[in-house]
Amino acid sequence: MPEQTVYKPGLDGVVAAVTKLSYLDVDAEEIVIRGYELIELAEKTQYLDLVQLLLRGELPSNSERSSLEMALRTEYDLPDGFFQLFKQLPKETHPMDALRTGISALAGYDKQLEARKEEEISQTAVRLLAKIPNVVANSYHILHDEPAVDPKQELPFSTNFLYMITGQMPTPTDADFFDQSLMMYSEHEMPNSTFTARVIASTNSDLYGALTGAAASLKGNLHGGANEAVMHMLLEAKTTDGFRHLLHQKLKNKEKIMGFGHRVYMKKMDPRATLMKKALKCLSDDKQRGDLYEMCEAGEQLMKEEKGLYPNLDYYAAPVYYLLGIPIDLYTPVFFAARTIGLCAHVAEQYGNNKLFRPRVLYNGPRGLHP
Ligand SMILES: CC(=O)SCCNC(=O)CCNC(=O)[C@H](O)C(C)(C)COP(=O)(O)OP(=O)(O)OC[C@H]1O[C@@H](n2cnc3c(N)ncnc32)[C@H](O)[C@@H]1OP(=O)(O)O
Ligand SMILES: O=C([O-])CC(=O)C(=O)O
Repeated sequence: MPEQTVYKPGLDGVVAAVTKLSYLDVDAEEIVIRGYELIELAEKTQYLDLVQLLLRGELPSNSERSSLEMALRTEYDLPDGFFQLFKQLPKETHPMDALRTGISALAGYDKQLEARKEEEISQTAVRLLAKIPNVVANSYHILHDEPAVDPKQELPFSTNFLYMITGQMPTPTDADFFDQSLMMYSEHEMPNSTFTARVIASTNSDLYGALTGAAASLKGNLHGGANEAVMHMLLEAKTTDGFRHLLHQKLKNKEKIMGFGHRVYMKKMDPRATLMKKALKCLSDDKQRGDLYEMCEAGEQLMKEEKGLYPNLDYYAAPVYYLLGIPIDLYTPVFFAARTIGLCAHVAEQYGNNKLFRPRVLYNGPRGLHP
């Protein structure tokens, strides 16, 4: 290998792409999405505005938003007989694996599978964005021997998604906080799953393959799987004192505490976690679950004092999803559904300016052996 070769374990700090999509400016505490700041977007706009921004490069006018909403509604349904796939899976299948399988299976139905141009990828992205919530909600229902919940065309996108998950019509407040959580999860520069999708796309493979790989990446508890792990921890602890005790125990055993730390934010609070903390405060007041908010705050405080670590988005999204009545096994699939738009935008960008990813190694095995 040439002498100037740099090896960074985990590609820590390595730049892997040039992008117009998003950037984490840690010093300014800003998550930049095509020039806008994510938290401000979440306070002033809705998930579908962000979808249009990522997909088309600009925030939509009212008529563009309506057109997008219509385009999504006509694509909510899954192909005839699609649920058979989930009926054949073992009941123990994690919904994230069912989702990964579902995305892969949808490829066979897409007439534009070979599309690589931006406009065609945008159309495929709309189809995926519309269908993935249906896959998430109904793979779960089928695996749990529950009746499937048909999408309601007349509902706004995120209200319909939450409705399909719970089978209950969400209150406007719940629907708003769910929409905001989808915005928080929509796009985040170059996490492992986005890198995975870009690596797959760089071989000229299709969007479904890129997203299938990204789903496998996102499942891991060092990434998207952490939101489920956080909720299990909170439920195991039961009370604020119990949570403090559990965290102390885990730290003593040198375990990683799910929902804390981040490769890019490192020792700063994830701005998305701050917004979800506010959402949790409102929801816990609304649902008389101040105890849950208190537990989370105590955990945040303890981790700051003991480890100098701060919450990432998953830490506060988990209790928000709990209060919205979302089954814990669906927290990571919901994260993926929200991230679908970011992933599609990255894949489109990769196709538009492609260079095959093919790094090298520092070989430290033996040489000169003979059979
Ligand atoms: C929306 C998302 O996907 S955000 C990520 C969600 N993932 C989690 O919440 C899982 C828990 N967090 C972690 O495991 C890590 O913070 C990661 C994987 C997110 C980032 O990790 P990296 O940048 O690779 O840092 P790394 O894991 O090497 O940690 C650096 C140091 O901080 C410690 N540390 C980091 N996160 C944690 C944590 N959550 N709990 C305890 N210690 C931690 C490590 O033990 C390590 O300490 P050491 O140097 O004494 O060995
Ligand atoms: O950026 C990361 O590495 C992980 C993350 O927070 C995300 O994907 O939202």
